[in-house]
Amino acid sequence: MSDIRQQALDYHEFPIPGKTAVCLTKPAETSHDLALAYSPGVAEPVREIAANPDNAYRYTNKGNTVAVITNGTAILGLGNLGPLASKPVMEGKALLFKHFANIDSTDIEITHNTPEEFINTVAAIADTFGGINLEDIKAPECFVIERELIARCKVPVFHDDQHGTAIVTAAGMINALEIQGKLISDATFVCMGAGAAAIACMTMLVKCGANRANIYMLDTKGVIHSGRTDLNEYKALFANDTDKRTLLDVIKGADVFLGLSGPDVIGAEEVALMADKPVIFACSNPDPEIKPALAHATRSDLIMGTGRSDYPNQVNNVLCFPFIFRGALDVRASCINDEMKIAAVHAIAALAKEPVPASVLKAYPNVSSLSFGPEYVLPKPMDPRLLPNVARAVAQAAIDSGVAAIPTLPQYAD
Ligand SMILES: O=C([O-])CC(=O)C(=O)O
Ligand SMILES: [Mg+2]
Repeated sequence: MSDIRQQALDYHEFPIPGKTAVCLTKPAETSHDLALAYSPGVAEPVREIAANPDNAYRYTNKGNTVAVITNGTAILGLGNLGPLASKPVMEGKALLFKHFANIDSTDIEITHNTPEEFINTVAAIADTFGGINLEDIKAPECFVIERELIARCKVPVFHDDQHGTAIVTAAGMINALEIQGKLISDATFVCMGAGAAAIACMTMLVKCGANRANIYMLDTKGVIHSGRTDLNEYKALFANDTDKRTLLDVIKGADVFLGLSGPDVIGAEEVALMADKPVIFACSNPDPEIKPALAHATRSDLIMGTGRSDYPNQVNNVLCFPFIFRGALDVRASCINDEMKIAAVHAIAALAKEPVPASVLKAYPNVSSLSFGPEYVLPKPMDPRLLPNVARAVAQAAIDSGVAAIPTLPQYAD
């Protein structure tokens, strides 16, 4: 572990600090180049955009640029460590946008006092970008922040920790339950955590067929039930009409444990109590709710996923956010709606059932084969087919649902 610590610090420090930089897409060698890039030539696109704002997509980098914006109040599973400390994560998201979907991305860390201040700041700069990816903003403020920004911004606004996580979780869950021979409509879910990702995941699973009465969500005070008077409006959506109160009460016979909380919150005792053929997605980053080795040592009939890249079944929003934005930008969608999100769920889930190309296997030297099954319920982030498959499905859904300004599907190289 200390080895990875030093490697990670060195990776970030050398050869130059940080993970991203700006590169130029036009020549700037001669005085003529400068006359075009800057004064006087630059005045021409200025006039064009002033006359018609859509020309910003034609003459600037707007259409391929996504801002990754945070206040650092819920950094991974590490907590509220402030805007500046979140910068490595936001640069990391920018790296992933660029590497996986060729989207140029800028990280923006905002210091603010009230949610209104944050909303006003983002709304004031939103026109600069083709899309806004909100990241690592704690609940419940993230809900009102996203809602207000969707209403005020002309470009898609997407809170990755809610919807990116929910889309990938739903895709993996649909596949894992299928492998375990269970119907999503019959499955009993225990969701540990009641923050942004938890509420979004369970909302998405309900849209994909889960039965709300079979969902037990827990916060730091235990089971969220209809007798509680301390629930915000978002948690209240998942108040179960039950007399079960504790994790032990609800884990008994549960088909699914979904962890979106913090490290090591369940142990062998809880895992042993789950139904036959359970599914455990322990998604707290970087340290899961239960270590895979412990879960597997406890029973052999489970399917296990985590948020990490160093175990099988990585349930991580990286499988979604680069590609959902690629599809949204390509047809200049005005928002990322439910139709687009559900199209992404099914495109990601379907890809896990396809034979895996050799190029993907090469990126994972420790695995000899990958095929649909308990150790492979989701495609790998390195899978080059994610880009065409997910972006195409999302772009098509945007067109079909009437939110695309460009009504034709781009050519995606398979
Ligand atoms: O960055 C990751 O690995 C996933 C994520 O968004 C988070 O945990 O907040
Ligand atoms: Mg995040």
